[in-house]
Amino acid sequence: MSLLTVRQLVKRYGGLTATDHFDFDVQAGEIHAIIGPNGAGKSTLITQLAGEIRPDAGQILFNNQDITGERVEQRALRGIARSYQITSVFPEFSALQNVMLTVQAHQGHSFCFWTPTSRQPTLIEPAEHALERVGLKDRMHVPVADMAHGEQRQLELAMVLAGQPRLLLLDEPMAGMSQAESIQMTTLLHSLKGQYGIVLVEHDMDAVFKLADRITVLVYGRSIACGTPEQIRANPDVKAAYLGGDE
Ligand SMILES: Nc1ncnc2c1ncn2[C@@H]1O[C@H](COP(=O)(O)OP(=O)(O)OP(=O)(O)O)[C@@H](O)[C@H]1O
Repeated sequence: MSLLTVRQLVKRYGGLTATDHFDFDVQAGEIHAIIGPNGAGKSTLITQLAGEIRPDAGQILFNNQDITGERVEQRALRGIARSYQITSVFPEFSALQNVMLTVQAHQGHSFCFWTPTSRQPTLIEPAEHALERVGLKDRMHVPVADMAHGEQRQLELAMVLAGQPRLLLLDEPMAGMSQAESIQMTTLLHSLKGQYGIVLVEHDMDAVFKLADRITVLVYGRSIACGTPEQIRANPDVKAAYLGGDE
């Protein structure tokens, strides 16, 4: 069943069409990657899916319901979660405290940093669970400022998962990572496969080709191909436009 359906989406910036009659869908449990050269319109697309900017035309459906006009918070309530850069956390607080804040935001509970965490089980349990999912349970009491970049990106994912989403919008989760950190993140995302619909925008082609069930190739805001990693690798239009002749 289609979790997300995008029909003929258009976004213009003056004379530039950043999203050009774009069709796309994500099935439940599927990782659908979007790749394309710099400036192809990947970020513009993710921000429209998250509800941060409005398309000029077209439709976005979630579970067959039209959410095109809905704001970020309304989409979040439906279970659409975008990963944000780690700049939105409190660096002086621990990983656990940061994830607890996210849980609190979703549950609407009050939360005090000075109340012992043992007295806040409704926050601590889901937060610990999310940290465990991303392999950070042993590091949960470490202040975020003292964590490695790769760990901070894992934390970012834990904060997304803590909201119990159904669709994850992951915008360059490997950005700025070392090769070892990228491999670790790939393994982590692989472990989430089948449990969430995932839109993955990523420049790391090794990660994309390992993780994606399907790949859509975007060039000048337009989808030029959509298929399995094997189909995309073999597609002559994709080779010519993007991957290069030797891929
Ligand atoms: N707010 C804006 N105003 C005007 N033009 C914009 C705006 N945002 C994006 N663009 C333009 O839209 C096009 C698509 O940009 P976008 O950032 O979505 O591409 P991208 O594929 O995410 O690029 P990258 O891989 O470099 O992150 C580019 O030509 C960009 O200059």
